[in-house]
Amino acid sequence: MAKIAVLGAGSWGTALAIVLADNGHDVRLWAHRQDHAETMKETKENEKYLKGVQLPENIFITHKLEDSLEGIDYLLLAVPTKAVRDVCQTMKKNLTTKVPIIHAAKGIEPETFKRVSEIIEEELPEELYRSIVVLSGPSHAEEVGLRQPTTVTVSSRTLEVAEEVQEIFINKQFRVYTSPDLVGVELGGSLKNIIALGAGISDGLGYGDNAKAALITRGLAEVARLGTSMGANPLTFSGLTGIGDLIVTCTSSHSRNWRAGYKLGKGEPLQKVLDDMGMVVEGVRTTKAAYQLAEEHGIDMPITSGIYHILFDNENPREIVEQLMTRVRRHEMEDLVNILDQKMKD
Ligand SMILES: NC(=O)C1=CN([C@@H]2O[C@H](COP(=O)(O)OP(=O)(O)OC[C@H]3O[C@@H](n4cnc5c(N)ncnc54)[C@H](OP(=O)(O)O)[C@@H]3O)[C@@H](O)[C@H]2O)C=CC1
Ligand SMILES: O=C(CO)COP(=O)(O)O
Repeated sequence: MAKIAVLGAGSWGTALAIVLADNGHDVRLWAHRQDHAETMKETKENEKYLKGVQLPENIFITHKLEDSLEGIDYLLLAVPTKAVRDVCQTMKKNLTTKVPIIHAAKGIEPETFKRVSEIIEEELPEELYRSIVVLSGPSHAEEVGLRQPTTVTVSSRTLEVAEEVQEIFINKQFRVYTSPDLVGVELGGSLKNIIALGAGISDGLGYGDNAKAALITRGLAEVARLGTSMGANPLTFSGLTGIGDLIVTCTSSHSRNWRAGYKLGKGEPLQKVLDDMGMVVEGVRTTKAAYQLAEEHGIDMPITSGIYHILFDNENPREIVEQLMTRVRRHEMEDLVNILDQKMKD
């Protein structure tokens, strides 16, 4: 059995710590706030982030980073994207063994457009870790905590390490696949949050299932367009970390991105929505990153662009929907038509 540090005691860090503990591993869950760690120890529950789920005995809870990292075989980073740089900086001096770093964050940094594995690479010297692995897929912490059937994908530049990570997580409720497409797996999980905000807005406005299906389908098209231009394999977007995660996030009230969108659709201002949530809504920062990336590279992302204007320019969501519906008419498979046209010319 392995000794595994889980850094970040929010909903996802806690749910994944439970999966690892169920598999018999020695789990060290690190919360950066002492009071949070103490309360979890006392109540044997993470009341703030994963209410109603008892923490197994073999999860050691600490607020001391050095205690969580001592003698570990694997490190799981489960903090929001915004905190990844900070946590890497802090843990640098406490990493004594060279272990795989698994990350489970779903975001892109707005200022640099970096994916989380790139941020880790930038912050940690290569000699401090063995390989970086991303874990992503349709997986709400609330359901994972209740041991409900869930599937995810892990990806790393080294297949062997991805398979090791598959092995430590997999159990009969938590099925883990591997993928060689690190870029696609990271981007699918990050960009779907933008579309989930849109699905929530649409529901908040009172629109129905037709609009939701349109958002998911056309959303996937633009997510794949941007992702492919950033080096992802287009096929990855038809898998768990693409359409799979898009479906679960756009259709579930567990999703913080969907819930934030819903409130925006009901007319609440962004800052109030974020303050009331008390948990991370990754899609807001990722919308900024994707919008800027699309502008820079001339990639057509009308839904992302509309959501950007609702979030940051206070534009009226109903008017944005009208603009989307009255765009210039086009082929559904425009990219495919362009490829076929090109082939005919060749
Ligand atoms: N929840 C889910 O179902 C899933 C989430 N994810 C992804 O996992 C990542 C983490 O999300 P999630 O756990 O849901 O977020 P939550 O909002 O539930 O929790 C975030 C946790 O990170 C802690 N944190 C914030 N800043 C820092 C910091 N600088 N140093 C250390 N800890 C910090 C918070 O502590 P405190 O509040 O005490 O400051 C809190 O415990 C996100 O990228 C999310 O997209 C992926 C799949 C599923
Ligand atoms: O990524 C998730 C499920 O796969 C969680 O989504 P939210 O961050 O919107 O809650």
